Amino acid sequence: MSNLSTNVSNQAIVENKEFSVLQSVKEFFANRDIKFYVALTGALAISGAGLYYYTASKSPRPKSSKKKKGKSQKGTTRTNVSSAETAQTGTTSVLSTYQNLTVQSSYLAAKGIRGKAIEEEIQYEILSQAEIEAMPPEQRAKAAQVLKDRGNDAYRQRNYDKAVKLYTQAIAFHPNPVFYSNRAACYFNTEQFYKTIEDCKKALSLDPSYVKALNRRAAAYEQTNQFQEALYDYTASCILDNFSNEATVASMDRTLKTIAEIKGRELMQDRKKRLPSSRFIKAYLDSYRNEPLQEFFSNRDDEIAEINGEKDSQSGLNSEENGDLYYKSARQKIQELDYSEAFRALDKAVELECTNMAQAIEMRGTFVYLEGDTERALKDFSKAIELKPDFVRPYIKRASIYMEKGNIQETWQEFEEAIKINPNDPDIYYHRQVTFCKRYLQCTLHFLTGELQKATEDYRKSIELDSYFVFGYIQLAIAKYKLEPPEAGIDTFKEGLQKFDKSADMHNYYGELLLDLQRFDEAMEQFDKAIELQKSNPLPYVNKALAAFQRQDAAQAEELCRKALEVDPDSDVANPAMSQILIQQGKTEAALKYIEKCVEVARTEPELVAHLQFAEAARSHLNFARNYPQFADRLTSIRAISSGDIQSIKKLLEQDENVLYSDENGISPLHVACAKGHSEIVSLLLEHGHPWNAIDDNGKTAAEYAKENGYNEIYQRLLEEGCRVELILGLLGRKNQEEEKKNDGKPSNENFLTRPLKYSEDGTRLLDYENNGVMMGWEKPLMEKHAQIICPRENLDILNIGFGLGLIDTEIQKYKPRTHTIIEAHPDVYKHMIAEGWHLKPDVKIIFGRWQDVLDQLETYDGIFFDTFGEFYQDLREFHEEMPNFLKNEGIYSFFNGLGATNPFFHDVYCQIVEMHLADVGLKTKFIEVKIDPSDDEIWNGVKGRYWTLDTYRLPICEFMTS
Ligand SMILES: C[S@@+](CC[C@H](N)C(=O)[O-])C[C@H]1O[C@@H](n2cnc3c(N)ncnc32)[C@H](O)[C@@H]1O
Repeated sequence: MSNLSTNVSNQAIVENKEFSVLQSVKEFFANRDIKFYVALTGALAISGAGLYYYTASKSPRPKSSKKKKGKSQKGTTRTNVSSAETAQTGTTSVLSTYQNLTVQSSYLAAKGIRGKAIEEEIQYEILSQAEIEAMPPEQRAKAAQVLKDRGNDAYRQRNYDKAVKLYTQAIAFHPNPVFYSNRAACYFNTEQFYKTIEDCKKALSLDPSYVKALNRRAAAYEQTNQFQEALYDYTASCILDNFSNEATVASMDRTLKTIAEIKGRELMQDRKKRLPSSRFIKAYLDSYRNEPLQEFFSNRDDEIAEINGEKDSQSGLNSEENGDLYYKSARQKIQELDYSEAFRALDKAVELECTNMAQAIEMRGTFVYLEGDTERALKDFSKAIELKPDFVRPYIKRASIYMEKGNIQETWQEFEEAIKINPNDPDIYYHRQVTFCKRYLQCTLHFLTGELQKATEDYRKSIELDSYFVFGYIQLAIAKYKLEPPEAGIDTFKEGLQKFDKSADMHNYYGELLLDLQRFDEAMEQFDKAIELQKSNPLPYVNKALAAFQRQDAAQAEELCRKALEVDPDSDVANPAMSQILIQQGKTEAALKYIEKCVEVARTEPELVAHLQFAEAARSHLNFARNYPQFADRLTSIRAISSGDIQSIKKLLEQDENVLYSDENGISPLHVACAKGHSEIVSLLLEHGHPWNAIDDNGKTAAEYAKENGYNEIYQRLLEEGCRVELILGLLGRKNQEEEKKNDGKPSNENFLTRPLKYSEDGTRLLDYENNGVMMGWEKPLMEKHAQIICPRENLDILNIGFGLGLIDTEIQKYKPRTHTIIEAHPDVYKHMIAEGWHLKPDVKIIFGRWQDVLDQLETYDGIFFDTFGEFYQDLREFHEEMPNFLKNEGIYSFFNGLGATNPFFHDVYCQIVEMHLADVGLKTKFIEVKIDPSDDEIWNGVKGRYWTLDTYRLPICEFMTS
């Protein structure tokens, strides 16, 4: 729940968080998910695609320090001391000790006792500093490693003193961040926090991105109440570790809250209470029906002027009259939106007493409440009720305060009381539902399920009782939009607009609904109308800004926020929006200025704490960027790609081509750019050699993300790139293959052809020696289609290459061919054909052998089908170069199109490539799409790997271009 709205619960629309775009800005601040905060300030990009965050995985990540250190020394072989080294030391004892060690380990080694066993025997602990220094570096490192391992053993046995000694000795041999960090762990466990910090500092001076040391130091800082330092360390650790350690993320969250709470408390103590922005107050006051100004007085403008001119002068007026005048002046100031003055006048009116004491106190209580002092406000509302028990409004206001306190029972009672007094007061129904709606939004759905439904009823009632209450319509429209199909909300807005065409609020919130539906142009129209009607309202500007930002126009978004801030510099919506927009562009420093403004204008402690948390998160990011510039670059790149900031990416690429990395989920910058539709960035990345065909851990290509999100141009661009690269590689591959052939002349599927095959008993499967599916029954409908294509009529000459299960051949037979030639290379398949009597069929001619070797036995055909197994695209291409010699002028050729069939994009690329290659030999290709669904696990049971994962088969039909 947004803290901002919790504290001004009655403000109708701003409350309606789920709906409001603005609310999303507020939620952004109120959101306690600090991981999100910090990631956002650092690197995270908000996107709908679910791909946001990638940091270095291509290069050694900081984590690897863990693996690198210590263990790498284990394999070091023993080096004999050179005579030069011994001579330099000049101390015999060193030499002798060291020689002893050497002899000792050589002896053990000679006995076949290696590794740890040897190392454990050696008494490194007994060496003096001078002796240590005399040792050759590798030997020292090895000794250090042994000592560290012993230290680890002691640590595991919780013998921390012994462990500290061993780590200290290890450090003496060879300082290493792990040793310091391990010793720090011992100090931490014995509550020597300052020593822990010192050791971690040493560890980090040797390896600044050593996550364990950062965490340890952070924990020690926390223990010694150095929260700011702890936060910086936890933040760095989280970013370096890609937020993978939940415990650290939780620690960062906790520290951030602690700091914000401490600071918030301090600030609140010194802070003078202040009213929210005038816009905010107006929205709040407007959510109650206006009372006529001249409730009790005739117009006495001259006297009011006097009071306004000489504010503290009491002379010449009796106290009651003065009180009345102040009260009236307050009403006027409210009309003029001069709320501070109105508040002051109300205070005076209450102090001097006036005829309308109940109203004056109630109104003063309202300002007290708006300042954030709910306890004092409650007192004023209660006093107003005491003075005028049939006064409905203070009941409603008291109810909303009770709701803020979570006291549902009392809240409900207050509304009930109000209804008893005046069942026809529309304010009651309206605010009751705003209040309970809020509660509903605060709670999990099952708690107050149905409240929203009740809300619509109350809004309706509120409108019935006062059909000129604009917020009633707005809220009703919103409730309908949430509960019913979107059109219901739209219709209510349209209906409301007929009545309230001049209401800026109506246009603004209707615009928000349209924006929520992504109907940008219509939304913009409504926002413009709202601005035209009420230039002093920052909300439509901010809405326009958010819409512009959604459409990647950050500059316009910033400009619009600036306008909103001109209108209301303290705006509790424009300031957060501006900071969010800046942060998402990586302008954290600039954003901080606006976050600080939010801190400055926050009126209540929870609100303040929420802003402070965000400010602290931003600061800790800036701190990280300063301390880890190399990582900061990467973070910038993430943000830049996500937000489409091409200039920053260009700059980064100029500095370092390898600055853009895939994350640990395999999501590459290209994936992100495609998902977000940044076509220029896609081109830039491709130009810089980013692989077009990278797949993430879900097996998805960047192009698929582009397609899913409707960026068809980008998809085409990648398709072209894929074809271009594959054609080049194809040429290169071909050359290599030719070279290879010259050398050994072996077929590409030699393994397959020389090893046994298995036919399933029911004849629906043919598997190779590794259980790869050579041919499977689910392909039958496809083979039927292929047969139909290559046999347009009876009595034709047909050629099929690759018998497999004989599915297509069985089908071809049905078209009564004049001749039916089958080439088959595998002996097992050939045997199977004979066993099945294919050689006895009068029109059938079997040619046993590889197609490559039997071309001279072929004639010309009306229909040709090609479907072999275990060959490469180069083989298919070679066949395509030969095939036109055997296809009659009017003939039709087709082939099994399993090219790239494990990924839709690769499939597309290969379909294009094959089409081009066929065109090279004078054939035009048409693909017809056939729906297939071999997704049933049963189909693939016992088969190694699914060779088909697509839902559509693109069946190729090739004919001579001239035909
Ligand atoms: C996928 S199956 C064909 C399935 C067939 N279309 C059907 O309807 O059952 C591939 C067949 O091609 C054969 N084959 C593989 N390489 C060959 C080659 N170079 N020449 C001829 N046949 C080959 C295999 O032995 C296998 O029988």
